[in-house]
Amino acid sequence: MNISIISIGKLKEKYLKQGIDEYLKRLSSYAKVEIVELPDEKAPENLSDAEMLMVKEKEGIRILEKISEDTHVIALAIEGKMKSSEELAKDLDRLATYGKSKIAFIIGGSLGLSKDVMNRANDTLSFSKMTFPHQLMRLILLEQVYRAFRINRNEPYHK
Ligand SMILES: C[S@@+](CC[C@H](N)C(=O)[O-])C[C@H]1O[C@@H](n2cnc3c(N)ncnc32)[C@H](O)[C@@H]1O
Repeated sequence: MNISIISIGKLKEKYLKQGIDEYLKRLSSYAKVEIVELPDEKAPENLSDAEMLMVKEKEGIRILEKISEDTHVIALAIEGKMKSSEELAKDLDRLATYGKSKIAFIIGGSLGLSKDVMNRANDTLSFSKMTFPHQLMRLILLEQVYRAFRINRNEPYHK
């Protein structure tokens, strides 16, 4: 399985980078996982609604350019679907069974994801009603993808 984590904005925090590298290493036994980091648009506090929309649209174009037609897209969004770890594991297992070998998880920038990206998504995923910074979201997502593979292989993992 080829998994892309497409993310707007740079990963700056060293402690998160270390955690992400650790999960990428652990995941390498189960899947080919790549991080696609895309530049964000400047989004100062005082943007109008139209300007905010423009920021999301510009970032959205960058995201969509990185997704091939045969990719199953899962958009991370606060208002997306909440799932248990076992449900996410089942989703990944089902996708593999149906020959969907390319999966992209999308993490938005500070203003979230554009309508076009949400429309392209085959599924959505919410990690709660709380807002997480995009850098931390990467680490949490990788841990859950790793957990999903462990669950699917009946391998032990921390409950
Ligand atoms: C700082 S958040 C953006 C917050 C923005 N105000 C919004 O409502 O989307 C950056 C990105 O992290 C991801 N994210 C943050 N919290 C999340 C959550 N609880 N569930 C799923 N994704 C989340 C989303 O992809 C979001 O676009």
